[in-house]
Formats: sequence, C-alpha cells, structure tokens
Amino acid sequence: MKVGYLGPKGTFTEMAARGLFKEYELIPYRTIPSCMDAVAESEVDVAIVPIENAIEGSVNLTLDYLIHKQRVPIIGGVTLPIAQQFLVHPSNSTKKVEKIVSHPHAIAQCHDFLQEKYPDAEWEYMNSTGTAADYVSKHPDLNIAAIANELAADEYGLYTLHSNVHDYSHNRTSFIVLSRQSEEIQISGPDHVEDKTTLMITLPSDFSGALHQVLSAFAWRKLNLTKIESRPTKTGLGNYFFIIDVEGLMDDVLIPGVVSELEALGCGVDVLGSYPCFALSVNKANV
Ligand SMILES: O=C(O)C(=O)C[C@]1(C(=O)O)C=C[C@@H](O)C=C1
Repeated sequence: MKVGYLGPKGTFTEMAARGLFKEYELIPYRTIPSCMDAVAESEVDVAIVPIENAIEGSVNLTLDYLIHKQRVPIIGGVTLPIAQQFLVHPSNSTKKVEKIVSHPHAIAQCHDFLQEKYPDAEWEYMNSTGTAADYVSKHPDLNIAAIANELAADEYGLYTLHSNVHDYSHNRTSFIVLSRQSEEIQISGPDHVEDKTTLMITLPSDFSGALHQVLSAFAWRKLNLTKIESRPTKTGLGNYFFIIDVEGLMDDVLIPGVVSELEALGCGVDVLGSYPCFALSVNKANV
C-alpha cells in the first residue's frame, strides 16, 4: 500500500503517517493540495494531511480543498502531540537570527516565544516545517532559523538553539486519512480512542433559527457533537456551510434519521466520512 503525506521528510505529518502506517511505503508531497490530488487520482492508496491544531485551529487549506476540489472519503483520524524546536544551521556560529521560516501554523504556535526572543526577526511562511528545515540546511550563509520538530533536526543535520518553543504545553494536531478505497482499507490499532462521523451541511437560506433547527435534529436523538465549524461556500459574502463531527460511527437509524430530517427541511447534507480516530504519543510516532 502507498501512503502519501505532506512532506518533505521530517514533517509532523510524516510522524503521524509513521505512527499509523509504519510498514507501508510512505511518499512525501510538497503541498497539501498535491497530496490530496495524489489520492484522488489513485497515485497513492491513502493520503494523510493536517486538519486542526489545538492552538491555531483548523487548517483551512485542507478543509477547503476537501470540500471544493477533491471530495475523497475520510477513513481515519489521528492526533499527535506537537513540540516545536528552534533550529539553526550548525555552522551559524554567531547564532544570530534575522529571519524565521516555517509553516504558518508552526509560527503561530510560538508567537509568545518569538515576540520575547526575536521581536525584530522577519517571518517567511513555507509549505511545511520540513520544507523550512530543508531550506535552513541548504543556506548556511544566511542568519535564519526554522521552527520544526526533532525528526527534522536529525534529517537535515540542524542544531537545536532553543527546545520546545511552542507557547502552550498541550499542543496537539489532528490529521485526517483520505482514501477512495474506503470499503477495503480498514485502519486499526491499539491507539484507537473514538469513532467519528463528519457531515457537511448547507442551510437552504438564511432565516432565524436555521442553525437551531439543524442542531435540534442531533440533540433530540442524543447524538453528541464534538465539533462545529463554518466555512464560506465561496458563492458570496455571508454564505457559509457547516462541518459537524458527530461522536460514533454511521449507524442504521440515528444518523440516517438526522440526514433525512435535514434534507426534508431543505438542507444539503453530505457525509464526508465515518471513521475510527487514533491518538499517538510522540515515541510511537517517532519509531
Ligand atoms: O509542517 C508540518 O510539519 C505539518 O505537518 C503541517 C502542520 C499543520 O498544518 O498544522 C502540522 C502540525 C503542526 O501543527 C504544524 C504544521
């Protein structure tokens, strides 16, 4: 089986992919869209991409690409503890840092640290923390640092100038696993923590109580929602759809009941996936 992930080597997504799919061939992609295109076009059997961080919130690029461009079923979810390291080239003997490179989410997770230690440094956003570490390793002449993980420090031979620079200790990121072969590929493992069903709901029009009506359909069936998020439909200012995570797998009665009820009310309902979720520890993901 081929597993695509947001690369290059040394990203957090690689850690998550290793944690779930260690025995398979792991293939890095430079961007989230190219990784999702690869699974949509069956270049790989599954793809793993980040979806949400505990400090910074949703990875909008993943959500939007999934909704608007490549609607591949979600077949699994996985969360990983995130520890950010401040990495410089080993030949940067002055340890002077004028520019910091990383994924926007990684920089956002370290705002307090950066404001305190490097308030005047410039930031440059990159496609992933791994790309940033690779960039620093290729530019020994520049006074730059990457924010990335310890796997990247090893992979690109960088020196850890400051460890654990993320501002909140309970930093975690969730990733989703996508596959066209949702019937054939079953993910299992000892780190299984819960099951989830993700729905995308579009309201018929903007009227008072519309969202309340949607939520009631879940509430009276005692279906627990673990996330509700709105994203623009991209059809006009103020037009949104909702992404809702429901605890539990798609059953024969309750969730189909919600879908029929909401459709009868004129809502659009799409099931994006019904899947097991896993929680990895760093050691597990690093092996
Ligand atoms: O750049 C990486 O290492 C990624 O896997 C992406 C990503 C993200 O999109 O949030 C994943 C985990 C961290 O939160 C920072 C960056």
